[in-house]
Amino acid sequence: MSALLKLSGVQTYIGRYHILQGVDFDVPEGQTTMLLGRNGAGKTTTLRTIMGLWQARTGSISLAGEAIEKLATPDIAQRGVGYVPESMAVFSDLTVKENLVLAARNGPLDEAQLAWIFGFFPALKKFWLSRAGSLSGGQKQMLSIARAIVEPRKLLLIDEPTKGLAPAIVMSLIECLKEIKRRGVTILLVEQNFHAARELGDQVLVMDNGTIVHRGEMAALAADVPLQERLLGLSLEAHQ
Ligand SMILES: Nc1ncnc2c1ncn2[C@@H]1O[C@H](COP(=O)(O)OP(=O)(O)OP(=O)(O)O)[C@@H](O)[C@H]1O
Repeated sequence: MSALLKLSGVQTYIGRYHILQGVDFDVPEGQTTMLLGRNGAGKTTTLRTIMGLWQARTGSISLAGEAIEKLATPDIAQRGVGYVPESMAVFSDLTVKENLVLAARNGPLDEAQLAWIFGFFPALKKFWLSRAGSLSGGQKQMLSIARAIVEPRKLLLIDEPTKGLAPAIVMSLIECLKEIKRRGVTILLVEQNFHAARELGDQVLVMDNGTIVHRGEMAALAADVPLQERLLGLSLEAHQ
């Protein structure tokens, strides 16, 4: 399967801190790749570097074979990359509708875009004219993802979408993300919830200390408890 996204030797500094210390990986087209790792491993910095929010000092990043490491965020978005940051990207004082309209580059949403969004997130239809600030945490997360896919996307980068959500909401979010993948969107997903990672991931990358220390099939890592313990410090409770 061909790589939609490819990082080679990516090094990122934040101020004087050397955070990404040579990151190499491929994200295969049409699959969901999980980016796992302990706190502070460099997962968010990796997504932000792909989006051009931090500039890689060395190394290359390519999307469908085209170098993007020197592009600014809007240019990367224009090439079909959506980004859902860890702090949900919604405007609390605006309605659900206004949040989505603002996210659409080409003016008002047409019927096809509305059908596409409601197909994933039917709850948003019910709250269409409600202020985003009045939504629950799970509904806000869905709106945040909906904003990222309101335009057609090849690749979606999502940072810890299940963080702080109740188990039932996590389940429905997992179903939404599976549906997004079924519709042909490639996903790179940072996740701390191993259950969600196991449900969603085709491939897995594990980071530690600013580099990739493991890459492989998610199913293989899910079946190897000692490896999870070693790479992620997961205890048996994570599997219950
Ligand atoms: N703005 C910043 N200024 C200085 N250091 C930063 C900044 N942002 C991140 N870092 C540092 O970079 C390292 C990697 O952080 P990053 O947020 O990428 O890790 P992470 O794997 O996403 O962690 P978590 O799972 O806790 O979100 C950490 O040591 C962090 O303290």
